[in-house]
Amino acid sequence: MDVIFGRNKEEHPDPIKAEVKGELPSWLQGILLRNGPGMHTVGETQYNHWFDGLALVHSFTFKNGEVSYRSKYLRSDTYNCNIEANRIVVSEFGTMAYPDPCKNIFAKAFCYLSHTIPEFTDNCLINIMKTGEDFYATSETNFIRKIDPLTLETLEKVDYSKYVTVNLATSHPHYDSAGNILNMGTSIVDKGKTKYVIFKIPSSVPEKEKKKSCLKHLEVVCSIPSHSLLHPSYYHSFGVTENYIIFIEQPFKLDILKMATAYFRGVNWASCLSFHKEDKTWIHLIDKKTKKDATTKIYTDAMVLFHHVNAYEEDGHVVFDVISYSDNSLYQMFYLKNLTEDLTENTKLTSIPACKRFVVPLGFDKDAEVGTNLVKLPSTTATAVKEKEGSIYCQPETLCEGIELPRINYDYNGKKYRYIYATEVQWSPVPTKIAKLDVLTKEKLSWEEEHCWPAEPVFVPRPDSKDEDDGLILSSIVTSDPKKPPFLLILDAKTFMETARASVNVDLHLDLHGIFIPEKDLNPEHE
Ligand SMILES: CC1=C(/C=C/C(C)=C/C=C/C(C)=C/C=O)C(C)(C)CCC1
Ligand SMILES: [Fe+2]
Repeated sequence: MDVIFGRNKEEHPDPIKAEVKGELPSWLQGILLRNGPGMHTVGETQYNHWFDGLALVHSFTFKNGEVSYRSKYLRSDTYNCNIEANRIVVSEFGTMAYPDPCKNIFAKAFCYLSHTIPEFTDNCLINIMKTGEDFYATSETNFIRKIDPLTLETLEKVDYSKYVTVNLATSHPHYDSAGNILNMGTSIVDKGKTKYVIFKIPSSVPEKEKKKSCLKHLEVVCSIPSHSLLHPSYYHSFGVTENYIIFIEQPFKLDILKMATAYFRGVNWASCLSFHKEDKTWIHLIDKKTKKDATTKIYTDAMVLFHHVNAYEEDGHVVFDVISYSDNSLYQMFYLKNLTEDLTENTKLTSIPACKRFVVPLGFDKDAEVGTNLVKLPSTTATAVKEKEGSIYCQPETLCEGIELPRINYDYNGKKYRYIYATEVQWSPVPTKIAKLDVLTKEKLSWEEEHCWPAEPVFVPRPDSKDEDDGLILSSIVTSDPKKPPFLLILDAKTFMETARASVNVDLHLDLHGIFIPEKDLNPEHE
């Protein structure tokens, strides 16, 4: 198992032609660009957690029925400092490291309480974000790194905090149909306040500023005060509908005082995060027009969630689907010491990922009696009960268990939708199947093959498609049998039958997230 999770992967910056079996449709032209950890050992030092690994960006390029593969380590300051020192000198989520005394890029890592927040890593290993014609590797700190989507070369380091006061930001932004970005981040103890800030990055810049980055035109939409100054919630994504932004303030929280002293105490960032199972999970519904949060207090039981699947409005309700857990065992499971020998023994999740549907009424009869279920949608068993002080207590409907890394046809983002594509996981971190869930009928189609570990499935719509599931699913498959080369799997999203596969003889890494860039979106200047 060590081989798959913790072993350093080689980069392949020059394109490698894949061997294609099956027929690739001629309209599939573009790049599947993905990100994830590829190196967990530097010199004699090792990261503790799988989420700490140095970002290895990789791509599958589809051109005229052929597929080629490339990969390249993100040349972040973190990567460069580590490689130069031949040891880990920059702290990551699960590993506290001590800077090389000769180098001072990260020397600020021991700021004092007055500026509580340390200089974070720019090892952007989680996702890829598109702003206008630019592409960035992203993580959850204030840094993102521009990359060239064709050569995978690392370009400038961008500090979100130069444009908006945030110390952290999600790596799951939303895009509207024009490509404008909506994202959110946390501003910690700034001017005596801790808040969640929602911001917009336009998809284009005024003509006269053509060479400038869209980030320069970032605008704050609104902010939501944190329930607690020193314990803001951790969040990995958020939801949007046509008129609302959904932010879940979960009782999985950062402890700012612990973070401020972590460096001196020699403990990692992960130890500054804790799940308060006795607390509530607050549901914030922000009206995009008024930029105000709902006046009613809306909550559900304690839970931990990373991924929102989708959300929409229906007959005066906001419906949102998430993958949630009943504790934070997911983060625990990804410690490399647990991912080595007996994987199934060490990595039993104490809570299984469950796809849950929440429904919140938008307007309701103010005279409704306490105890009334305010959800009037016949299609769901989710409830929202009016309570004594006028607050609303929500209980979800479970749509399905054992799925993670959800994706949808993005044309349906924020709209009523029917299909979720995801990896299937049971009680261990190893995904063994790709699933398609019909949220209407709860029927599930799946793809699996012996020794195959699929990555997050990405949906690519067929041009001019009418049906939501008319398109292809792309998923890179790592194999646990050394005799079987890894491949990119292409499934017909409707039937879940294999359309083609493109095998590459490389040591493919397990990754996290990515995007498909249709050829028309690739800047011709890059070509
Ligand atoms: C370095 C660092 C962080 C990194 C978090 C990471 C890297 C999270 C990855 C999460 C994933 C991949 C979840 C998948 O579902 C924090 C905690 C934001 C804050 C402190 C500094
Ligand atoms: Fe994620």
